[in-house]
Amino acid sequence: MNAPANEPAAGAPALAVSDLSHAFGKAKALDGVSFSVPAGRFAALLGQNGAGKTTLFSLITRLYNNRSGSIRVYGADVRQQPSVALAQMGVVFQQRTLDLDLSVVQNLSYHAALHGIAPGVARPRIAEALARAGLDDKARQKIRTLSGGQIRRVEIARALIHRPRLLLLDEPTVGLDIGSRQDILDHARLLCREEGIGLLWATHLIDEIADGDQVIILHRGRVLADGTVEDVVRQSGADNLRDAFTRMTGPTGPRTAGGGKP
Ligand SMILES: Nc1ncnc2c1ncn2[C@@H]1O[C@H](COP(=O)(O)OP(=O)(O)OP(=O)(O)O)[C@@H](O)[C@H]1O
Repeated sequence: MNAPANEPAAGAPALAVSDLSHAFGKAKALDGVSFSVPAGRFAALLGQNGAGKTTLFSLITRLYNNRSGSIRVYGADVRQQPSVALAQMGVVFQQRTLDLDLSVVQNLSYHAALHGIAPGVARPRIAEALARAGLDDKARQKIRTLSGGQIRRVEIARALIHRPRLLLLDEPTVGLDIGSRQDILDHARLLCREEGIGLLWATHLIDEIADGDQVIILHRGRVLADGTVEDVVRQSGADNLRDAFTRMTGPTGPRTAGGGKP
């Protein structure tokens, strides 16, 4: 059922993807993908390189137009109600997109202005977002003076300025050391727990997924499993998620944080 023109539907999942396919020429990148992420849930989209994770993100965020299936954000279809759906969505893309020569605050203010948020409203929101990200003391620093982990935290803070209730992160820990990766993961899980945000975390690193998380295994454009880690492991008959993933996808994956094979 569609939501009224300007409001997301109450009680609908944060994200509902149904029978979504996408091809580049004759090559199918996504093939009948369906899953949903409830509000307040940390959901990991686990897949090897080329599984289709970025293509899926591009469709959800409308960089690409979905020609088949449907994508709903709190009930709002991204094709039929794009402004309602996009207003609920914050995104951290795989490629960094901050202006390196602007300060942290300038980057966040620019994003707020793009979303039509008045400066008087944006200022306290930015201060709050930076405090939550542990970056208040970096507010006036140029982005290029920050560490990789701090830059990622600024990107997450930026993605939250317009108060979205669905957060999408495409391999956000690429290039970060173990401590920074864990900080970002902890921060993301806190946002789900305390703010009720539904979160989709794309990764090829199995050790970023914890017991209790929802995991969606994407392989060659298809969803091979979707459920809690415990359910997916049990259904596969394996001992742990790493083995379950290998059974489903073959001996080439998954990767560990150090880039090695299991
Ligand atoms: N613009 C494009 N043109 C043609 N083929 C593409 C394009 N983008 C992606 N593909 C192909 O679609 C498939 C899925 O790619 P995608 O980038 O979505 O995977 P991914 O899971 O995000 O991988 P990675 O972890 O390497 O980013 C791959 O076979 C890829 O080569």
